[in-house]
This record gives sequence, C-alpha cells and structure tokens, in this order.
Amino acid sequence: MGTVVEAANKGANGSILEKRKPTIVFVLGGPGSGKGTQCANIVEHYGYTHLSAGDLLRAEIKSGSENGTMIQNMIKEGKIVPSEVTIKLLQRAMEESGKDKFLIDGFPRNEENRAAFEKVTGMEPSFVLYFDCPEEEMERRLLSRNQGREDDNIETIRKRFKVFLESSLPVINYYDAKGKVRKIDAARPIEEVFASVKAIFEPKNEKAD
Ligand SMILES: Nc1ncnc2c1ncn2[C@@H]1O[C@H](COP(=O)(O)OP(=O)(O)O)[C@@H](O)[C@H]1O
Ligand SMILES: Nc1ccn([C@@H]2O[C@H](COP(=O)(O)OP(=O)(O)O)[C@@H](O)[C@H]2O)c(=O)n1
Ligand SMILES: [Mg+2]
Repeated sequence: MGTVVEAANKGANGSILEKRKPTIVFVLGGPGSGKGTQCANIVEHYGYTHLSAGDLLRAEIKSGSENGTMIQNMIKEGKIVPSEVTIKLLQRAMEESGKDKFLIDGFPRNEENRAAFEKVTGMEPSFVLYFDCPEEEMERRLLSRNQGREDDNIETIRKRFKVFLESSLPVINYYDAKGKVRKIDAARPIEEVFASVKAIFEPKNEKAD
C-alpha cells in the first residue's frame, strides 16, 4: 500500500538515501490552464508546498535584483528565462521552506529547464500533472484574470501559446514517454478538475475492486 507519490519516490532499490530526497511533482499546462488554482487546492488537502516559477521570477523583479530588468523583459515577451536564474530561485525556496514535498508549478518549461534541473539538483519528479486545456478557454481565462500582470494582454498571450506548443509540450512528451504524466482535462469547472486531481493524490486502496 502507500500513495502513488510514495511508491514513485521509493526508487529502484528503495534505499534510505533515495527516500530522503524531497518529493517533487511538476505541474505543467498552458498559460491559464489553472495550474496555480489547482496547486492552492492541493496544498490545502495534501500538505504540499507550492512553488510557482513565475511567482518566484516576479518576486525577483520586485526585489530589485540585478537580473530584474532581464526577467521583466522576457516575461513581457513571453520568453523563457535562462534556467540558471530560475533553478537558483527554486533551490533557494526549497531550502528555505524546510519542507520536503513540493509542487513545482510552471517549471520545467523547456528542454533546457528540464535538463539543467535534473543535472544541478540530481532530482526527478515523482510525476507530472498536466492540465490540458484548449487555447480559446485559456485565452478567456487570462483576459479576465485581473491580477494586473504585464503579460496578460492578447499580444503577449499569443506569444506564450506559441512558446508552450514549441517548447513546453516537448517536455511533457518527454515525461510521458517515461510513464510519468498524469493528464487532466482542465477545461471543466474548478471543482470538477479538482476531483480528477484528488484521484491522483489519494492513497490507492489495493483491495478496492
Ligand atoms: N477550471 C477553471 N474554470 C474557469 N476558470 C478557471 C479555472 N481554473 C482557473 N480559472 C481562472 O483562470 C485564471 C487562470 O488560472 P491560473 O490558476 O492562474 O492558471 P495558470 O497558473 O495555469 O496560468 C484565473 O483567473 C483563475 O481564477
Ligand atoms: N520556468 C519558467 C516559468 C515562467 N517563466 C516566465 O514567467 C512567465 C509567467 O509564467 P507563469 O507560470 O507565472 O504563467 P502562467 O502559466 O501561470 O500564466 C512565463 O511566460 C515566462 O516568461 C519562465 O521564464 N520560466
Ligand atoms: Mg500560474
């Protein structure tokens, strides 16, 4: 018995060292697919710590860091910030949290993000939650998100969709080939989407038929 996450985290030989590594779930999906919304639900029910790569990058801009202007320009253009910057922020947030179960939202967004994370941290996700949603629905959501984000305008949204298709979907396909993707139909109401999410995080009852 045990949860899907525990099973995945046990590793090939179930060694103590492997078990001590943090549990990581990557949360992917197009812009506006509902990653942040569902992560908040997962945190509430399953005790994960939510780390949004986009939120960390926006906080870095606000902090007045030397990279701030570069990050701001890239976000405005819907481009993906070099992984060394994003990975540093993620690592710092993981360390500072003192926790060991993380939802990493909006990362890895391209092959460079993915390969660098695995190389630098030596960690792989237990699985990848993929929120699948049609562009028309994501566009509607982004245009009414009202969080004052500089990239939630139609011009930048179109660029982000293109980057998602060209750079982020290949990462999802990479993990799919490893059997790690849990795909969810994200075009439904929030509660229905969360019901599907729950089915993934709930402990499996092996005796159920
Ligand atoms: N299932 C849903 N149905 C309708 N609106 C949603 C749904 N999930 C999220 N939203 C809304 O859509 C917008 C984008 O959601 P968000 O969680 O920020 O997505 P992401 O982090 O993937 O960009 C927000 O305003 C959010 O309230
Ligand atoms: N791994 C990441 C994540 C986000 N970003 C940047 O941050 C922007 C916003 O990311 P986000 O995850 O907050 O956006 P949503 O998908 O939540 O709408 C992206 O369009 C990128 O410009 C990045 O460069 N690298
Ligand atoms: Mg988000």
